[in-house]
Amino acid sequence: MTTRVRPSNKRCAVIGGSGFLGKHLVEKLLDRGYSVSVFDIRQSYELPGVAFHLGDLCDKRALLPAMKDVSLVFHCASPAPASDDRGLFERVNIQGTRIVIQACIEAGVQKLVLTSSASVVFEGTDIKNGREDLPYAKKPIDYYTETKIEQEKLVLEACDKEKGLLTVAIRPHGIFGPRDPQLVPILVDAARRGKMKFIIGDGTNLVDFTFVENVVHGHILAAEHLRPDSPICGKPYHITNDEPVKFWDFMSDVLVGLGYAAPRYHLPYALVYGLALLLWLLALILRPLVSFKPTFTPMRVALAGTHHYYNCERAKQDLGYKPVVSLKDGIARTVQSYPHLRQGA
Ligand SMILES: NC(=O)C1=CN([C@@H]2O[C@H](COP(=O)(O)OP(=O)(O)OC[C@H]3O[C@@H](n4cnc5c(N)ncnc54)[C@H](OP(=O)(O)O)[C@@H]3O)[C@@H](O)[C@H]2O)C=CC1
Ligand SMILES: CC(C)=CCC[C@@H](C)[C@H]1CC[C@H]2C3=C(CC[C@]12C)[C@@]1(C)CCC(=O)C[C@@H]1CC3
Repeated sequence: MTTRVRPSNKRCAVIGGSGFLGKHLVEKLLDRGYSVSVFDIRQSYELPGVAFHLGDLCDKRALLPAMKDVSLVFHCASPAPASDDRGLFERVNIQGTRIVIQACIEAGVQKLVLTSSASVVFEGTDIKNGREDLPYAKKPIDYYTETKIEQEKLVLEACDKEKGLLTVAIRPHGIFGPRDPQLVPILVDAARRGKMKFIIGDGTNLVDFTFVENVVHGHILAAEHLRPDSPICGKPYHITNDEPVKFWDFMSDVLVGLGYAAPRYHLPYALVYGLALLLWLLALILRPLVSFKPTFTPMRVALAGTHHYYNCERAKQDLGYKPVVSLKDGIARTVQSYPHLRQGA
């Protein structure tokens, strides 16, 4: 007879735990007394109390050992949005998430917390104080977002009290903080190439940028509130800094903090969007002959020139969420953490 070990509710697995958000989440979970299995395609660090399992999440046999005796799984793995590889996004975010759900059921996991994205409702036009009940985007801005929508639906539909798997999705927006490999490095690269002189539009568009520790806090609150009788089962939750900021003020604060000049000259939004569209088409047509990746993609111009900020009242009410780090402190800590990206370094 085999005796099934009842998973301890302080044992969890983080799929994507080697990544930017994943590692911050792992560090906080350890602080809170959890023991953690990390499942990722790569190992980016070593920490006492963390067991690494390496593999592709599309491979259930590789995943299952990471879920052994685990009651709670965080799924925060995804290919980077910049890869723009439709096949890869579909394989990892859609088929892979189906496999993650099957593995959770087989391994007897009780709770699955997905890192989704607030962009699942964004179509490239203004969203002001958007709530979770906005419909999913019919025309998502890129393949990454298209597959994040399907991924979120799969995870929320898998919530089944009878089967014993409870699920919830966290929708962060514009995550930034120490060790982020995207936002600050892309910005500094653009500044070093002299491309950060211009403000797209009138510069008043408000956006959410969310400090990584607030996103981690939202995930852990969701996991700890996920019980069969709680209202959060099968629902998505916006997690933001709750301080929408002008996109260009945020960019300027980071640039000036790192010793670069803030953008000053305005360009009309429609003109830049049109140029970005032309460049994108040109890159598509010339792809068989030359490969180039424009800095100004239509998607980036839309992100830089429209309002996109979200209401996180539902997380406050159901999870007791409140940001733990203000935007000002988050920016200061982020800037300090990138000495190698400073002007002149
Ligand atoms: N950063 C942001 O602003 C936002 C992020 N999100 C979501 O948050 C989550 C975490 O994002 P972030 O930390 O920025 O991303 P990262 O790329 O830093 O982390 C993702 C991790 O998952 C790994 N991974 C990718 N594919 C697989 C696979 N097939 N099997 C196993 N592991 C895999 C990555 O490895 P490798 O690096 O080798 O690909 C990486 O270690 C993602 O789901 C993302 O969609 C949502 C909103 C905003
Ligand atoms: C809130 C949110 C979804 C943030 C996402 C982060 C990235 C999409 C941005 C990080 C750096 C940004 C950036 C631009 C667009 C959006 C980002 C990639 C530009 C390309 C916009 C046009 C410019 O003038 C240069 C910018 C460089 C930085």
